[in-house]
Amino acid sequence: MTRITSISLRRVLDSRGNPTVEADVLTESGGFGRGAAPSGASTGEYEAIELPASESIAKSREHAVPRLEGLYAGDQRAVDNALRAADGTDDFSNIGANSAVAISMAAAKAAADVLGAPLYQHLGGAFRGENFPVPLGNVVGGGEHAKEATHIQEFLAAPVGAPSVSEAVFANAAVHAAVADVLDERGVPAAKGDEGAWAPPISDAEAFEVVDEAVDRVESEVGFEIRFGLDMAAAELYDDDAEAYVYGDETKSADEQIEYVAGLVDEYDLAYVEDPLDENDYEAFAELTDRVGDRTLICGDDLFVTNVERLQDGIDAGAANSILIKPNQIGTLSDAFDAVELAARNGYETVISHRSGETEDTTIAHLAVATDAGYIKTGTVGGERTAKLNELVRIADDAV
Ligand SMILES: C=C(OP(=O)(O)O)C(=O)O
Ligand SMILES: [Mg+2]
Repeated sequence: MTRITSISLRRVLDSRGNPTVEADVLTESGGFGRGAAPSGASTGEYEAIELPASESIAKSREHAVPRLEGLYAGDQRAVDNALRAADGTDDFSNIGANSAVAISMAAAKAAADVLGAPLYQHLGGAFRGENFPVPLGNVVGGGEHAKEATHIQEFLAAPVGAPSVSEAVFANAAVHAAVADVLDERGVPAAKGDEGAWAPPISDAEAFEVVDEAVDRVESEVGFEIRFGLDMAAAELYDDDAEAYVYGDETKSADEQIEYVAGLVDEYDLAYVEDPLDENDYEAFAELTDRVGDRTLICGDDLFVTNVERLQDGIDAGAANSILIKPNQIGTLSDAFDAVELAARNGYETVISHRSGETEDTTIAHLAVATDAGYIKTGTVGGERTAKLNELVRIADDAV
């Protein structure tokens, strides 16, 4: 293992055109790693804090970089502990989780470079690389990712029967194209939202019909099972004062929301439902999981924020059966691994995820293979999304 000799930080563009942090890590033997922080729009209340990129960079240069130089790049825990010590808070509000995660990922890549191993193997060990996650592909979206579109944030194709990750990735792209055809046949114009999903000005009810139809068409073309799922991002729909979920002019109580989602799971045979309820309502999550958790994944994103304490609370309450893992929600790869391990020990499925604001960084593709995750959510089309999907295809082809 070689020591870190320098860390450079800079502002680069994310996919929304906002500044984000990119980190380069160099080691004494010439190992090089680069990582870039993504950025959320429908962020959970309990996420680690993202600072403005310039501020995060300035603070990290002052407090974190001097602690990190001289550490072994491959000792990920030491690197991530140093980031935490440099920050001194629980939520990275001092140096910013954006710089922290960029440095954490860059150090891992520098270590992999020194070893001459693919990143997934450095992170996951010699026996990883046989199993691949099912990609959940966002094909219709609204909420915080596209105004004037659906209330539900994401409708996600789930090619659960695909014989290979490559066929799964292409199936999702085909569903995305089929959605465009179905919308066109209905005379609905559609722009794209932040993640490249179609963002049509239609009701949620019509979006279910459109996605169902598109999935059916592609399923019969490819000959393997494709289902679909949702990210309801319900914390964004929940109005604390009204104590209700707000869908335009309509509202639903927590009980009505549970009833609604349980009905959708059965009507559309949903494979996956993320954040169906507010991020503070473990009890309602538990009730829904009790009702439908035997036939679909109930996944906590804003609920758990990749945080082992919140996940442990959820496990104790029976609140879900899967967790979304977003490294920038918690700030380091070590913390993200801890959440994956706690989930796995308790029979929770793991879903490694992008953010709505992304870069060309491909770390999450490697993280999904390294952790043997069942699923990855990283969009369907658009360069910052296909960067990860194509990396999965390359990993499967032994071409990384
Ligand atoms: C990817 C998501 O959106 P964001 O990055 O805006 O939180 C999500 O909610 O799962
Ligand atoms: Mg989500």
